[in-house]
Amino acid sequence: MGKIVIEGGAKLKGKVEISGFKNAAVAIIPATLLAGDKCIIENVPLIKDVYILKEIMESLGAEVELDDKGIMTVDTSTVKKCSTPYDLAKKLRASYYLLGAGLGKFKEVEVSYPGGCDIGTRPIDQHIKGFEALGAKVNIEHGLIECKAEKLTGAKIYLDVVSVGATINIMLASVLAEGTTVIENAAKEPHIVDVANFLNSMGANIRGAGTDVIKIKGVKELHGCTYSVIPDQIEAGTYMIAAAATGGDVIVDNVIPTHLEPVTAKLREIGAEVIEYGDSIRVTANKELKNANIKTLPYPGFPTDLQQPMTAMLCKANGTSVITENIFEGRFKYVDELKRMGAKIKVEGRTAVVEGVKNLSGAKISVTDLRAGAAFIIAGLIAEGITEIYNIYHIDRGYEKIENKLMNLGAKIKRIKE
Ligand SMILES: CC(=O)N[C@H]1[C@@H](OP(=O)(O)OP(=O)(O)OC[C@H]2O[C@@H](n3ccc(=O)[nH]c3=O)[C@H](O)[C@@H]2O)O[C@H](CO)[C@@H](O)[C@@H]1O
Ligand SMILES: C=C(OP(=O)(O)O)C(=O)O
Repeated sequence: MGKIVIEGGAKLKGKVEISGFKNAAVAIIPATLLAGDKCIIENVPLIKDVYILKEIMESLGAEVELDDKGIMTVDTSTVKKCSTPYDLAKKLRASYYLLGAGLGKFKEVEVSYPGGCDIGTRPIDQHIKGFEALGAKVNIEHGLIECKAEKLTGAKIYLDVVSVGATINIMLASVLAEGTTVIENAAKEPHIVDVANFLNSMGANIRGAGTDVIKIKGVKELHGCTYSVIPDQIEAGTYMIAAAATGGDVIVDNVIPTHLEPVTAKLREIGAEVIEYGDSIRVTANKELKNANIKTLPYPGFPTDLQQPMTAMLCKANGTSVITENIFEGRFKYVDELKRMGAKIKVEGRTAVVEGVKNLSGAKISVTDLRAGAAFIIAGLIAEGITEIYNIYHIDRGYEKIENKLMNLGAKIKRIKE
């Protein structure tokens, strides 16, 4: 699997191109099942989660091609049923989108319990509540989730918690249902809007995505389309934080600045300069960074996925920061590894108190989940000496060519294959 080795101290400078959004692409790829036709998806990130989904789609009988520019062609006209094996489904959380897409298309679906980052419990009760409201029977046995329906009928579904996964899964299950489905207390994340736009490009009738009430008028059938995935706001945020943390000057290119407003606001608060252009953002930091308090919240709040990179940066800021994780109770597991580098962090329940230190020192550390990996890379970039990062498959799940992009910005980073 190899390791990533970083010699800390370089200030990042230059321009970095952001890839397509992982968390949108991993829903859009399963959504192609609904078309039963050929879809061309552009700006697909070249990451492990996408490669696994390609394998899953092929195992279902789809014809899938992915080129090195991120153009994926998926022909699902050859798929007759949706049954996903354990060994593939367990590799990523997003395999649960096959439930919504498979149920919507075939009225019958079977998917092994999904995997994904170990950041606390990741229940799917709201997804199931939605499927049942549409008329499906859901059976969970021996780690297998099975959903079946004679017929799917539109319904009004109020989500008890704001869930990105449940909002998307209910959209997928209801686009071909009879009548209108209304999702209330829906999540508003940019990936919800992207998936809705993709489904509408296939002929669906979804209105209100991006607000907390989404209306889906069922249509008889969908068709293939060409669609381009939005830029990855979390990858962009990671490079923005890395730029500020290293005292650098970086243009983060191919982004939608409004998606990054919570990050931009925090970076300005801690003393970085952030300038927004049409589709790029420049982050400059040339003075000592200040402490900040962060509370993760559903969009447009501060994203949970950037809590870990932000915490890594605040380890060296001047003063004490308080980080509150409101989405995933287990998203502080990585903190112990940061402590090995000299970070002063105290975790109590959902809160981490980070006391800024003068320096972090390079160490051997092991990645616990995807964004912890990004946090460790940032810690390695600002630490004195050499940091060796192990268990890097987590990073490859969600960041395209991360060491190349950082190297181009002047980081002393390399991947050593073992
Ligand atoms: C709101 C939020 O920030 N969602 C993030 C979450 O999406 P993801 O889709 O993984 O998680 P959800 O948005 O579904 O979960 C949000 C919250 O709702 C709870 N929950 C969820 C579903 C359910 O059926 N029952 C239930 O109780 C979860 O435990 C969590 O506390 O992780 C993704 C990957 O890190 C991020 O891209 C999303 O932005
Ligand atoms: C936790 C994440 O990924 P996943 O939900 O796919 O595990 C993430 O994108 O930060």
